[in-house]
Amino acid sequence: MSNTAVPIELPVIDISNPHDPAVGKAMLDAAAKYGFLYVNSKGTDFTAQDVDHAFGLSRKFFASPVSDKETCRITPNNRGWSGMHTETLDPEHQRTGDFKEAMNFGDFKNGKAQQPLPTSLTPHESEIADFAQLCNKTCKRILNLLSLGLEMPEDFFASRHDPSSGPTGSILRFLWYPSIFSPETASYKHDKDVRAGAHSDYGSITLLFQRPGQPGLEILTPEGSWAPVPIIPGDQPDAFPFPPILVNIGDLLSYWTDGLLKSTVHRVVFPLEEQRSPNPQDRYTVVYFCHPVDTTELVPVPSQIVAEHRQKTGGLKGDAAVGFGGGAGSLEPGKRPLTACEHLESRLAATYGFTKEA
Ligand SMILES: O=C(O)CCC(=O)C(=O)O
Ligand SMILES: [Fe+2]
Repeated sequence: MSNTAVPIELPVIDISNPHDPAVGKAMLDAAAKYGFLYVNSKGTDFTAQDVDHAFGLSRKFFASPVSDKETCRITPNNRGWSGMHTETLDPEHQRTGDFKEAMNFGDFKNGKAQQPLPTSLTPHESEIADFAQLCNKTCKRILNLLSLGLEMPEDFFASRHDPSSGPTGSILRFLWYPSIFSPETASYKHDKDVRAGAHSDYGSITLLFQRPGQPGLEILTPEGSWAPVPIIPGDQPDAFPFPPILVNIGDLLSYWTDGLLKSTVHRVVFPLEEQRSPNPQDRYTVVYFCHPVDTTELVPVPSQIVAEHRQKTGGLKGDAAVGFGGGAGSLEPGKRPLTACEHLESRLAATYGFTKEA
C-alpha cells in the first residue's frame, strides 16, 4: 500500500444549525465519499477552555504512576486503562502492539463513573462526565444532520443515541502516543511500525480532538493509498478557536445504512517531518465513540436514498469487510435484526480476541 503523503482535503461543516437540510446534504456527501469530515469548532457545544481542560486531565492521568493506572486496568467491557503495546489494532500486519496508552470511560450516570477511576482522576469525575455529555450533544447535532441528509425524520438517529434512555456502548477515550524521542519508542522502525494499527471504528460516529503540532493520523483513500489528515485544514490556522473536530463514520452506522455511509480505515504513524524534527512532540488525542442505546434494533432505516443505494449495489453481503455481518437491509428471512449491543460485541471479539488480558 503506497503512502502518498499528500494531505487529504476534507470539508469543514458548520453544525450550528442542526435543522438545515442543505447542511445535512453536505454532511451526507462527505460521509458517503470519505467517511471523514471536520466540524467547525465554532458551531459545536465546546469552548476552547472545555477542550484544553480535557487535554489537561489526560496529561495528568498519563503522567501518573503506573501503580495508580493499574488500579483501573481495561476489562472485557472495554472500560479502563490499556498500557503501552497492549492493544494491537491490526494484528495481521503489526509485529508489535500500538505505541500508545489509552484510558476508556464508559457511560456516566448522574455525573458518576460506572467503573473504577484512578486517584489522579477521582477529583475530576464530574468534569469528565460533563465533557462526555458535551460530546454526546455534538454527536446529536451531527446525527440530526445525517438524518436530514438521508431525508428521514430528523430525530431518527439522535433519539436512538440518548443515554438517558438506557446503557450505551459509547466511550470517551484519552490517548497518549509518546514522541519519537521517548524511551517508549526506541524500538520503533519506520515503514515497519505504526503508532496505532489500521482499523475502522465500531460505533455510529467518532469525534476526534487533536492538538496543534501533534500530527499522525492517516486515512486510507478510495484509491488505496494512505493520506495524512491535517490537524487544521486550509491555510488559516487562526480561523478556529481550537482545531476543528474530526468526525468519522463507524462500522455500525455503515452497517445500518447498507454501506452508503463509509466506515473508513485509518491509522496513526510518526510522519516523516516529525521524525526529522529537532523538537518532536508527544501526541495526545481525545476521542468520543458514539454508540446507540444497547437495545436499539438495527432495522433498515426509513430512507429512500439508502434503499436506492441498496438496490444499486445489491446490499452488503454477510462477509463484507465493512459492516461485519452484512447490511441492515439485507437481513435473511427468518432472522431478527441485530441490536446495537450485539453488533459491538461481535466487533470487540474480533479485535481483542488476540490481545486483551482478561
Ligand atoms: O488518536 C488518533 O488519532 C486516532 C485514534 C483512533 O483512531 C481510535 O482510537 O480509534
Ligand atoms: Fe479509530
